[in-house]
Amino acid sequence: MTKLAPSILSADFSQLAREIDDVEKAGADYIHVDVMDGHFVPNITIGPLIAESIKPHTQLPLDVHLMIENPDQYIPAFVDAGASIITVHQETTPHLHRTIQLIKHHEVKAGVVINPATPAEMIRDILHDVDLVLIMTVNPGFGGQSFIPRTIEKLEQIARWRNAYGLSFEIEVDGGINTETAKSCTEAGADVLVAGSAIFKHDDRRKAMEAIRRSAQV
Ligand SMILES: O=C(CO)[C@@H](O)[C@H](O)COP(=O)(O)O
Ligand SMILES: [Fe+2]
Repeated sequence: MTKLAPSILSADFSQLAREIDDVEKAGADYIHVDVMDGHFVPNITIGPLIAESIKPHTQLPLDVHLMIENPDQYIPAFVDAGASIITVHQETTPHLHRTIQLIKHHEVKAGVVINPATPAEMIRDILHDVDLVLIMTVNPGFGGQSFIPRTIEKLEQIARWRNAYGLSFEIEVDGGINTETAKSCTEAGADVLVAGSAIFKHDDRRKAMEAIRRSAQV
Protein backbone atom coordinates (compact mmCIF):
# COMPACT_ATOMS: atom_id res chain seq x y z
CA MET A 1 0.00 0.00 0.00
CA THR A 2 1.29 3.46 -0.94
CA LYS A 3 2.38 5.53 2.06
CA LEU A 4 1.32 9.14 2.54
CA ALA A 5 3.54 11.75 4.16
CA PRO A 6 1.70 15.03 4.74
CA SER A 7 4.08 17.99 4.52
CA ILE A 8 3.43 20.35 7.42
CA LEU A 9 4.82 23.23 5.34
CA SER A 10 1.22 23.78 4.21
CA ALA A 11 -0.28 23.37 7.69
CA ASP A 12 -1.40 26.19 9.96
CA PHE A 13 1.80 26.88 11.92
CA SER A 14 -0.11 28.47 14.78
CA GLN A 15 -1.88 25.12 15.33
CA LEU A 16 0.84 22.63 14.46
CA ALA A 17 0.03 20.03 17.13
CA ARG A 18 -3.63 20.00 16.10
CA GLU A 19 -2.80 19.85 12.40
CA ILE A 20 -0.48 16.87 12.96
CA ASP A 21 -3.04 15.10 15.11
CA ASP A 22 -5.60 15.61 12.36
CA VAL A 23 -3.53 13.90 9.64
CA GLU A 24 -2.34 11.18 12.01
CA LYS A 25 -5.94 10.26 12.83
CA ALA A 26 -6.72 10.38 9.10
CA GLY A 27 -4.14 7.66 8.43
CA ALA A 28 -0.86 9.41 7.57
CA ASP A 29 2.24 7.20 7.55
CA TYR A 30 4.96 9.83 8.11
CA ILE A 31 5.01 13.50 9.10
CA HIS A 32 7.13 15.27 6.48
CA VAL A 33 9.15 18.15 7.94
CA ASP A 34 10.65 20.61 5.42
CA VAL A 35 13.78 22.32 6.71
CA MET A 36 14.90 25.32 4.62
CA ASP A 37 17.81 27.66 5.29
CA GLY A 38 17.38 30.62 2.91
CA HIS A 39 20.67 29.63 1.18
CA PHE A 40 20.23 26.32 -0.60
CA VAL A 41 16.61 27.32 -1.20
CA PRO A 42 15.07 30.81 -1.19
CA ASN A 43 12.92 30.25 1.89
CA ILE A 44 13.39 29.75 5.64
CA THR A 45 11.19 27.36 7.60
CA ILE A 46 11.64 24.89 10.41
CA GLY A 47 14.66 24.27 12.65
CA PRO A 48 15.42 21.55 15.21
CA LEU A 49 13.54 23.40 17.98
CA ILE A 50 10.24 23.14 16.13
CA ALA A 51 10.90 19.50 15.20
CA GLU A 52 11.55 18.79 18.88
CA SER A 53 8.38 20.56 19.96
CA ILE A 54 6.14 18.59 17.58
CA LYS A 55 7.74 15.21 18.36
CA PRO A 56 5.68 14.53 21.56
CA HIS A 57 2.47 15.21 19.62
CA THR A 58 2.74 12.25 17.26
CA GLN A 59 3.50 8.54 17.17
CA LEU A 60 4.41 8.80 13.49
CA PRO A 61 7.98 8.87 12.20
CA LEU A 62 9.28 12.40 11.52
CA ASP A 63 10.50 12.37 7.92
CA VAL A 64 12.95 15.28 7.90
CA HIS A 65 13.78 16.76 4.49
CA LEU A 66 16.90 18.93 4.86
CA MET A 67 17.13 21.68 2.25
CA ILE A 68 20.16 23.30 3.83
CA GLU A 69 23.81 23.92 3.06
CA ASN A 70 26.28 22.18 5.34
CA PRO A 71 23.86 19.42 6.42
CA ASP A 72 26.53 17.57 8.47
CA GLN A 73 26.61 20.47 10.91
CA TYR A 74 22.91 20.12 11.76
CA ILE A 75 22.29 16.36 11.56
CA PRO A 76 23.00 15.74 15.29
CA ALA A 77 20.51 18.46 16.28
CA PHE A 78 17.77 16.85 14.17
CA VAL A 79 18.61 13.43 15.63
CA ASP A 80 18.25 14.88 19.13
CA ALA A 81 14.99 16.52 18.07
CA GLY A 82 13.56 13.06 17.32
CA ALA A 83 13.89 12.62 13.54
CA SER A 84 13.24 9.06 12.33
CA ILE A 85 14.41 9.64 8.76
CA ILE A 86 16.85 12.34 7.68
CA THR A 87 17.12 13.05 3.98
CA VAL A 88 19.90 15.18 2.51
CA HIS A 89 20.21 16.77 -0.92
CA GLN A 90 23.03 15.36 -3.01
CA GLU A 91 23.58 18.95 -4.22
CA THR A 92 24.42 20.18 -0.70
CA THR A 93 27.24 17.88 0.29
CA PRO A 94 30.61 17.26 -1.40
CA HIS A 95 31.04 13.98 0.52
CA LEU A 96 27.66 12.32 0.19
CA HIS A 97 28.86 8.96 1.49
CA ARG A 98 30.27 10.59 4.63
CA THR A 99 27.02 12.48 5.23
CA ILE A 100 24.93 9.32 4.85
CA GLN A 101 27.25 7.45 7.21
CA LEU A 102 26.92 10.27 9.74
CA ILE A 103 23.12 9.88 9.72
CA LYS A 104 23.39 6.10 10.05
CA HIS A 105 25.93 6.43 12.85
CA HIS A 106 23.13 8.07 14.86
CA GLU A 107 20.88 5.06 14.16
CA VAL A 108 18.42 7.12 12.16
CA LYS A 109 17.23 6.13 8.67
CA ALA A 110 19.21 7.87 5.94
CA GLY A 111 17.74 9.29 2.76
CA VAL A 112 19.14 11.05 -0.28
CA VAL A 113 17.24 13.53 -2.45
CA ILE A 114 17.84 15.13 -5.83
CA ASN A 115 16.44 18.23 -7.54
CA PRO A 116 14.50 18.00 -10.81
CA ALA A 117 17.58 19.04 -12.85
CA THR A 118 19.97 16.57 -11.17
CA PRO A 119 20.48 13.32 -13.12
CA ALA A 120 19.76 10.00 -11.40
CA GLU A 121 23.36 8.99 -12.13
CA MET A 122 24.52 11.38 -9.37
CA ILE A 123 23.09 9.08 -6.70
CA ARG A 124 23.63 5.71 -8.37
CA ASP A 125 26.57 4.76 -6.17
CA ILE A 126 24.94 5.78 -2.88
CA LEU A 127 21.80 3.70 -3.56
CA HIS A 128 23.56 0.81 -1.82
CA ASP A 129 23.77 2.77 1.44
CA VAL A 130 20.42 4.51 1.84
CA ASP A 131 17.04 3.64 3.31
CA LEU A 132 15.14 6.13 1.19
CA VAL A 133 15.50 7.94 -2.13
CA LEU A 134 13.49 11.12 -2.57
CA ILE A 135 12.89 12.42 -6.07
CA MET A 136 11.88 16.09 -6.11
CA THR A 137 9.02 16.61 -8.54
CA VAL A 138 9.23 20.42 -8.14
CA ASN A 139 12.16 22.70 -7.39
CA PRO A 140 12.58 22.73 -3.61
CA GLY A 141 11.70 25.84 -1.64
CA PHE A 142 7.94 26.24 -1.61
CA GLY A 143 4.69 24.34 -1.29
CA GLY A 144 1.93 24.62 -3.86
CA GLN A 145 4.05 24.41 -7.04
CA SER A 146 3.19 22.45 -10.19
CA PHE A 147 4.48 18.92 -10.71
CA ILE A 148 7.28 18.60 -13.30
CA PRO A 149 6.34 15.57 -15.48
CA ARG A 150 9.88 14.88 -16.76
CA THR A 151 10.91 13.76 -13.25
CA ILE A 152 8.95 10.53 -13.86
CA GLU A 153 11.74 9.18 -16.07
CA LYS A 154 14.16 9.50 -13.16
CA LEU A 155 11.77 7.76 -10.86
CA GLU A 156 11.57 4.84 -13.29
CA GLN A 157 15.36 4.73 -13.54
CA ILE A 158 15.78 4.61 -9.75
CA ALA A 159 13.16 1.84 -9.51
CA ARG A 160 14.98 -0.15 -12.24
CA TRP A 161 18.31 0.15 -10.39
CA ARG A 162 16.65 -0.90 -7.14
CA ASN A 163 15.49 -4.10 -8.82
CA ALA A 164 18.71 -4.70 -10.69
CA TYR A 165 20.85 -4.33 -7.53
CA GLY A 166 18.40 -6.21 -5.27
CA LEU A 167 18.04 -3.23 -2.93
CA SER A 168 15.08 -2.34 -0.72
CA PHE A 169 15.16 1.43 -0.08
CA GLU A 170 11.85 3.27 -0.26
CA ILE A 171 11.21 5.66 -3.13
CA GLU A 172 9.49 8.90 -2.18
CA VAL A 173 8.26 11.78 -4.35
CA ASP A 174 7.75 15.36 -3.23
CA GLY A 175 6.16 18.37 -4.88
CA GLY A 176 2.87 18.95 -6.67
CA ILE A 177 1.47 15.57 -5.64
CA ASN A 178 -2.32 15.50 -5.84
CA THR A 179 -5.14 13.37 -7.26
CA GLU A 180 -4.00 14.21 -10.81
CA THR A 181 -0.30 13.39 -10.43
CA ALA A 182 -0.13 10.62 -7.80
CA LYS A 183 -0.84 7.71 -10.14
CA SER A 184 1.96 8.45 -12.58
CA CYS A 185 4.35 8.38 -9.59
CA THR A 186 3.16 5.10 -8.11
CA GLU A 187 3.12 3.53 -11.58
CA ALA A 188 6.75 4.60 -11.97
CA GLY A 189 7.70 3.01 -8.63
CA ALA A 190 7.04 5.52 -5.84
CA ASP A 191 6.21 3.98 -2.43
CA VAL A 192 5.77 7.20 -0.45
CA LEU A 193 3.90 10.30 -1.59
CA VAL A 194 4.61 13.61 0.13
CA ALA A 195 1.71 16.04 -0.18
CA GLY A 196 1.33 19.45 1.41
CA SER A 197 -1.26 21.68 -0.18
CA ALA A 198 -3.31 18.77 -1.55
CA ILE A 199 -3.96 17.73 2.07
CA PHE A 200 -3.74 20.78 4.33
CA LYS A 201 -5.61 23.18 2.08
CA HIS A 202 -8.72 21.01 2.44
CA ASP A 203 -10.87 21.23 5.54
CA ASP A 204 -11.50 17.49 5.52
CA ARG A 205 -8.00 15.99 5.60
CA ARG A 206 -9.29 12.42 5.75
CA LYS A 207 -11.23 12.90 2.52
CA ALA A 208 -8.28 14.61 0.86
CA MET A 209 -5.93 11.77 1.84
CA GLU A 210 -8.38 9.07 0.79
CA ALA A 211 -8.78 10.77 -2.59
CA ILE A 212 -4.99 10.82 -3.13
CA ARG A 213 -4.66 7.16 -2.10
CA ARG A 214 -7.52 6.13 -4.37
CA SER A 215 -6.05 7.98 -7.32
CA ALA A 216 -2.60 6.51 -6.62
CA GLN A 217 -3.71 2.87 -6.81
CA VAL A 218 -1.89 0.96 -9.54
O1 LIG B 1 9.99 19.96 0.02
C1 LIG B 1 9.01 20.56 -0.36
C2 LIG B 1 9.12 21.87 -1.09
O2 LIG B 1 10.45 22.20 -1.19
C3 LIG B 1 7.70 19.93 -0.17
O3 LIG B 1 7.70 18.94 0.82
C4 LIG B 1 6.46 20.77 -0.21
O4 LIG B 1 6.01 21.12 1.06
C5 LIG B 1 5.37 20.02 -0.92
O5 LIG B 1 4.25 20.82 -1.02
P1 LIG B 1 3.13 20.58 -2.15
O6 LIG B 1 3.81 20.73 -3.48
O7 LIG B 1 2.61 19.19 -1.92
O8 LIG B 1 2.14 21.64 -1.87
FE1 LIG C 1 9.80 18.18 1.26
